[in-house]
Amino acid sequence: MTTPRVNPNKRLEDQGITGVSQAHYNLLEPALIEAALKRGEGRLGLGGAFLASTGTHTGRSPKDKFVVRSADVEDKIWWDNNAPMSPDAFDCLYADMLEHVKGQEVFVQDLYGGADAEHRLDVRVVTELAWHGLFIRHLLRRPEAEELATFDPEFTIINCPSFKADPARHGCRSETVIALNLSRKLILIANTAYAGENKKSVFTLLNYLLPEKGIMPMHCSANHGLDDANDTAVFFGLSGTGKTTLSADPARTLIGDDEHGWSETGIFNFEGGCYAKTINLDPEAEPEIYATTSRFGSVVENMVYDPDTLELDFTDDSLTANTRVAYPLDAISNASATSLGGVPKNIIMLTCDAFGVLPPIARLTPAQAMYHFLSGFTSKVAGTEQGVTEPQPTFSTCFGAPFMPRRPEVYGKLLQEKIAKFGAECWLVNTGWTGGAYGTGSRMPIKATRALLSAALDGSLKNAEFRRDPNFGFDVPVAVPGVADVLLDPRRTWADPAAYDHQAAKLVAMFAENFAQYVPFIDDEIKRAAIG
Ligand SMILES: Nc1ncnc2c1ncn2[C@@H]1O[C@H](COP(=O)(O)OP(=O)(O)O)[C@@H](O)[C@H]1O
Ligand SMILES: C=C(OP(=O)(O)O)C(=O)O
Ligand SMILES: [Mn+2]
Repeated sequence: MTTPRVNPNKRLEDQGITGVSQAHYNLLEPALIEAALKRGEGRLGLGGAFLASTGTHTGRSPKDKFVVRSADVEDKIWWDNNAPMSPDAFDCLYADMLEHVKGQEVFVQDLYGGADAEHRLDVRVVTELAWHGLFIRHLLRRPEAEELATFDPEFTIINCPSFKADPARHGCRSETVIALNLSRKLILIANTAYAGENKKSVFTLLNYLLPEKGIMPMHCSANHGLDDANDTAVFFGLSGTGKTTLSADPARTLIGDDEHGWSETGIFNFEGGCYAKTINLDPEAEPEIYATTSRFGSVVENMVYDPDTLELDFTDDSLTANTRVAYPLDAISNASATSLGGVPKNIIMLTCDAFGVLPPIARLTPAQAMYHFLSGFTSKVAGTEQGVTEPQPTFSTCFGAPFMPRRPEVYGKLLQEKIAKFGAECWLVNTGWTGGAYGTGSRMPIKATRALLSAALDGSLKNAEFRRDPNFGFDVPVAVPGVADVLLDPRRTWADPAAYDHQAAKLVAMFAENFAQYVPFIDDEIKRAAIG
């Protein structure tokens, strides 16, 4: 006899979700693909990848994300950054969504977030789309088959792209809604089929839950030295800064590309898969990510393809610049089997500076690292958020403000304590523009960024000669093997150095203006590291 693939006491009706025509519990990849094809959700691509398009929503909808303002979370949430929803409005939304799924087929995946068994969070993801079930099966982590019979989800996510919310009735902003109810342990997602909402809502949840356990949740990718899990590096960065690209380094073991926790013993991936951008993906520079786009079960999202040959067009951004592929970590040959790493030896803070002002790498003191972590300066790139069509400068605290339910100081203090205790080296890496701002200059060559990172991670960069940057106060190497010297000094890459100085002064003023909000919460050392 085979063991049941769902806990017989935790069927949907036990959770109050009744009347669906069929609930498919924990289908495996082939069955999810079969179902998705039968339902006309997309096409089977080359190599057995699933090709999906999401219609209007091809990126996250941060403005439509809400946290339910109930008494028990009132003091814990950073309300300036998280739009509140009343418990009554949420209850109404929940009731209406449950009514909506009556008579429908739904797909249920029981999964968890957190590779560290001690800190894992069991979640049930109920989706209207079979391919969303496939996506989240890749992105989260899978319990052993025999664990399913006793699986007891702590949180439940219900995702219905065909449900349209009503702002008047549901207290939201548009027909699209992502509502987190931390007291009822429910997340509701409606009127968007962008798959990234599923994974980023679990991330938001972990960002809420883990600080109380002394764990630092991080919007970062991570890798470690081949055969050396103690040589761990983490790469913080908002969307588009290079977390996924730069962590996939053939010379290192990949731990994960987006979300990790830092406990007393080391770091752990929250996820079990990756979600890579495919726009202009270069098969020579990124052979492994490229190969996943024609791999059985991969989810290819919003890529344009030839309807006859199914050949993918990597250059076509007509649906969105945010074209993606989702795959499990084991699709990458040098991925870690455990998704664990030691405490970080190097902390890289990635920024994509579209002003072309910041140097491609700078060494940060712990106080400067805190300053940049709280500031979170970068440019949003086209596509990952609805409505962003060209680089847009932003200060996204903790390099992930849209996913941070608590106040920045909470994460800042955790990181500060961990850096002080374990003594990581910190670096700021600009993967954005060089030779001028966006429009004039060009994006930093990936080769140069990789060479700089290799030098930082193998320790050789420590021996380089450094100059103190007059605008930002951090130390910048003067020469690094494999990188043209001129690149290391952005002022020299601009045709007009005076224009550089002008833009740098403007950026310094932006940093200072933004940082004022954190001054009441920080110690003197960080105040001294402040810019401007
Ligand atoms: N110097 C660079 N470093 C990293 N990525 C770069 C660089 N130049 C261009 N890119 C491009 O920028 C994008 C970075 O995206 P990605 O790695 O998915 O970031 P994230 O995972 O942080 O969202 C990729 O499309 C990559 O090809
Ligand atoms: C999935 C996302 O993450 P990233 O772009 O950081 O890879 C996203 O922001 O929608
Ligand atoms: Mn990524």
